[in-house]
Amino acid sequence: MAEDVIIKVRGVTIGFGDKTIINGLDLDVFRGEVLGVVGGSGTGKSVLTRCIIGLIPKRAGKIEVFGQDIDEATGGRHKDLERRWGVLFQHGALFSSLTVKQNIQVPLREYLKLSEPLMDEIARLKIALVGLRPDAADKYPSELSGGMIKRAALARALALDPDIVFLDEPTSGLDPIGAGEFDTLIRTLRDTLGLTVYMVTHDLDSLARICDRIAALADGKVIATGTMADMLRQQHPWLKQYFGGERARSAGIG
Ligand SMILES: Nc1ncnc2c1ncn2[C@@H]1O[C@H](COP(=O)(O)OP(=O)(O)OP(=O)(O)O)[C@@H](O)[C@H]1O
Repeated sequence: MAEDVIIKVRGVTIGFGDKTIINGLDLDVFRGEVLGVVGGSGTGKSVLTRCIIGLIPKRAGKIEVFGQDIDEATGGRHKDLERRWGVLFQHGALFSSLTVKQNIQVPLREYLKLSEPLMDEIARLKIALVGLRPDAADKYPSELSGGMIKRAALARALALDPDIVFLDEPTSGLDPIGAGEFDTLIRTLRDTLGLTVYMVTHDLDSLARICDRIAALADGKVIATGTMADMLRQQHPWLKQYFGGERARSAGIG
């Protein structure tokens, strides 16, 4: 059966000043998959993610999300697209002056007009969905552990019931147990909500544990896509080093 492509990136080039970071990159994201995006530090994983969600411009190429060319989706149509994705930025990035409940309600206030009791009910549901205790609702980010911050940020990313979530290094800064629990949560949400997950990660355990497919970035392009087994067969030096190194062996890969 043909895969349903919900993000289609073709020939995309992104740069800053005289530096080209992404250079003619192609990538497909399939509905319902957990896609792991890997690459060395500074290869442009975050830049590409931000470009897909319209936060930074591209110099060339085309990006379609849910069949819509993002350059043609201006104004209200872009807002409609934005409602269909949730984003968990690196380091969680909650608003420190807002409680967890208020953080989750930020996208609700931005995109919908709902009564306060309904917004409270949605926040309560999202808090439960990500495995936080109900009393987390009124806590500020400074009162939360790293793992709780990630969960709260995920709850905010899920506020609008998105089709796809973009996660930028969701397990960075978590201890191995916390990272494992977060991976399980992501997988469970994918299975129960039918989410598509686009996850930038350096975490080999996460890649092995929950990703259906991996896309590897190097030299401004996607140099390989496929399963972990496909990655292990690749001959590109970075891939050989990354997936065949000591850390990979200790993660039980290779
Ligand atoms: N707004 C910007 N202006 C200028 N250069 C930028 C900007 N944003 C990112 N860059 C540069 O683009 C390159 C890619 O950055 P990016 O954050 O996407 O890397 P990454 O692959 O996500 O790295 P890491 O794995 O370390 O998070 C880096 O050299 C970075 O300095």
